[in-house]
Amino acid sequence: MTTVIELDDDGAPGASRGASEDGTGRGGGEILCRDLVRIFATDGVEVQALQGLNLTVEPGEIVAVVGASGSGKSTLLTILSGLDTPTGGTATVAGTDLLAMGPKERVAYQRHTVGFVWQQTSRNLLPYLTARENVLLPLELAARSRRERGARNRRAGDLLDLLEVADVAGRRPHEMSGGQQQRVAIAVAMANSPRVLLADEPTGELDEATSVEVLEAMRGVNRETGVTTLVVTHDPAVSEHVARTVRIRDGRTSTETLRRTETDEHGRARHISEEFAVLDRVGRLQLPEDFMQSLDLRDRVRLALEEDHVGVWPDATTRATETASRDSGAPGCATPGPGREVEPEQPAGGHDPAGSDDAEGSER
Ligand SMILES: Nc1ncnc2c1ncn2[C@@H]1O[C@H](COP(=O)(O)OP(=O)(O)OP(=O)(O)O)[C@@H](O)[C@H]1O
Repeated sequence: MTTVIELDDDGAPGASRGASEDGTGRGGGEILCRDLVRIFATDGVEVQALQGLNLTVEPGEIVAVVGASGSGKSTLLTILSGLDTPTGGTATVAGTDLLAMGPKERVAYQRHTVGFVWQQTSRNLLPYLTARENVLLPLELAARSRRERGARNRRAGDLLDLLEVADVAGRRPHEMSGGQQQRVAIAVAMANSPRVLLADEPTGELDEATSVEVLEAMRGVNRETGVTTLVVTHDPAVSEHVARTVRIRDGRTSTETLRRTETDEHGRARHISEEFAVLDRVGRLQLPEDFMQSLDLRDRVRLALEEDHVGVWPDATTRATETASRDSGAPGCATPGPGREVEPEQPAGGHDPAGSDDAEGSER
């Protein structure tokens, strides 16, 4: 794995699309979150679900959002879908400021600007309507579109074709497989041609093979229509199939993985995967957990600014104190004096991006 910590300024070394644009507010992303905070207060206890999250998704991009349970993924999606309001920060989707929406704008936003697919099929489709009727419903509710009945029928038919579920157009949800239901759900979400498609664990109730099919259907819709797509998932089969995966940790974006395919000199396709740490506007970043574990990085680390990189080392003074305390049984008795020189150990991450043969990325 190659890791490059990107700087936050325009034109900074190593800047590229992705992590570097987070938190800067530049780039005019279709989804733009800056310092997003969401605090829940229940029974006098406050939970900070989002703690200054920065995210930029460009028009037409498809991005997977991953993270441990409780990291804030669903909170983010609920805010982006207009169902919840953040406590602080800014969130703009397709030019709509989500903190400034009134009730009418909120309804219009949910009807026309964003489409959603939820994990539970029961939340996506009405059980007493057929697949075709489910797709027709948002078209009929959207007063603004005022399509003729014929045009609405054609639109529903085209979407069911695009999602390859035209053969189940006349069936109700309980007469379809889980994968078919989710593909119809994508057709419903796309009915009013939203600019942004949001999906929360859309493959959570499906087996692996069906998950890949549903993801492929989403990628197909993204390619055909250019709809900006954000998919929250636990499923590595989903996140590894998109060009960009954003990881959320403790309510903040921590790392991003960018994937691309290159053809080598022998005409063979190589899959390149690069992981980036996300640096926010004030210079905070989260080191990947496996880096911290492998070098036992905790509490504090030593930093060194080099010509073209920053080195991070375990704090040898803390380790020396701990070892001496353990050996003598007296806490802190062997603390080295201030300014004591400590030989740096191996740099965190174990590599120097600029000097590495693999600076371009790692092959999967
Ligand atoms: N309505 C709420 N009231 C109080 N706390 C909440 C509420 N919604 C979410 N939280 C808390 O906010 C944090 C983030 O929750 P969230 O559901 O966004 O996580 P997640 O990453 O989607 O988790 P999972 O993968 O398990 O769905 C958790 O600690 C959760 O308990």
